[in-house]
Amino acid sequence: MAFLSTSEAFTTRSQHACFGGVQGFYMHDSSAIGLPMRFSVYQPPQAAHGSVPVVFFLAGLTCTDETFMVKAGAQRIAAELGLMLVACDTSPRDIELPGDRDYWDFGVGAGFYLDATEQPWAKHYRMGSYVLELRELVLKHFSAQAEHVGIMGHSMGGHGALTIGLKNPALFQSVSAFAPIAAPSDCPWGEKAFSHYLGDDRSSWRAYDATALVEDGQRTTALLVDQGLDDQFLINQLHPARFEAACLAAGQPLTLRRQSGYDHGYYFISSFIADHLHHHAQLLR
Ligand SMILES: N[C@@H](CCC(=O)N[C@@H](CS)C(=O)NCC(=O)O)C(=O)O
Repeated sequence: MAFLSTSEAFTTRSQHACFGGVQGFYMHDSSAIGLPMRFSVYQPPQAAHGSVPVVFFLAGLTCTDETFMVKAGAQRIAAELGLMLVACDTSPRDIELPGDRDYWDFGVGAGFYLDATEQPWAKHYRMGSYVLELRELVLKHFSAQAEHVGIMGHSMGGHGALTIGLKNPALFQSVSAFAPIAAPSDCPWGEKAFSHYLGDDRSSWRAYDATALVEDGQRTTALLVDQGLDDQFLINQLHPARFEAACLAAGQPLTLRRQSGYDHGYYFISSFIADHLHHHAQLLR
């Protein structure tokens, strides 16, 4: 492997040759979180010869920095397109807070890509700032192009990708999502997370709600969203039609594809990951 990554900024957990590139798993001390955090990077073969565009993936509830790299089948296409892929964890893990392991949809594995303001979460549950910190780290220590950065995600991570993308169009030039929690202020997952992390004042939730952000004037590049129609969470949790209506009313370009027969899991993601990576490669070119 010609371009193993080592740096004082992070420690290497493991690196593996993969489609001519390198799949790596790393750990670093995060200043945003105040704890060690794990992340993973796929470097395509082209990164051995110069810097390449990079796409961040934010995973969903119960996932880790490894889930996407193991299950989505993204590396073969990323190697063809010359895209670097980065995945972060879904919450802090190196601390125990009261109640942080009582539910699979709140606390550990469920950081919701926001900066908590309520106790006991406010000190470490700062995944919104963390994504931007990891972006900086990757741009500094890997062969990635600062002006060609995309963001995508699944479910809770789709919510993260849409909200972070909408709020930071200068930092992320391409955005897409699989089955995003598209109106979290109005679904059980979002209401549980936001009331605990952000408090009861719903006006503070709008900064972390993709539909509300579009209603409030945030804009980004043309969006691609895929949604499986046999998704077990579609009716109660995801609300893509509300996001679609907000984008239509606001003139925010969105391609929302309703995929017949697909559920919420990684077989859905692996079926359409090529389309998403092509979407990013086209916008980042
Ligand atoms: N643990 C939950 C499911 C959680 C879940 O579906 N998580 C999604 C993200 S929201 C996921 O991608 N899980 C990991 C996987 O499918 O490998 C359950 O038992 O119903």
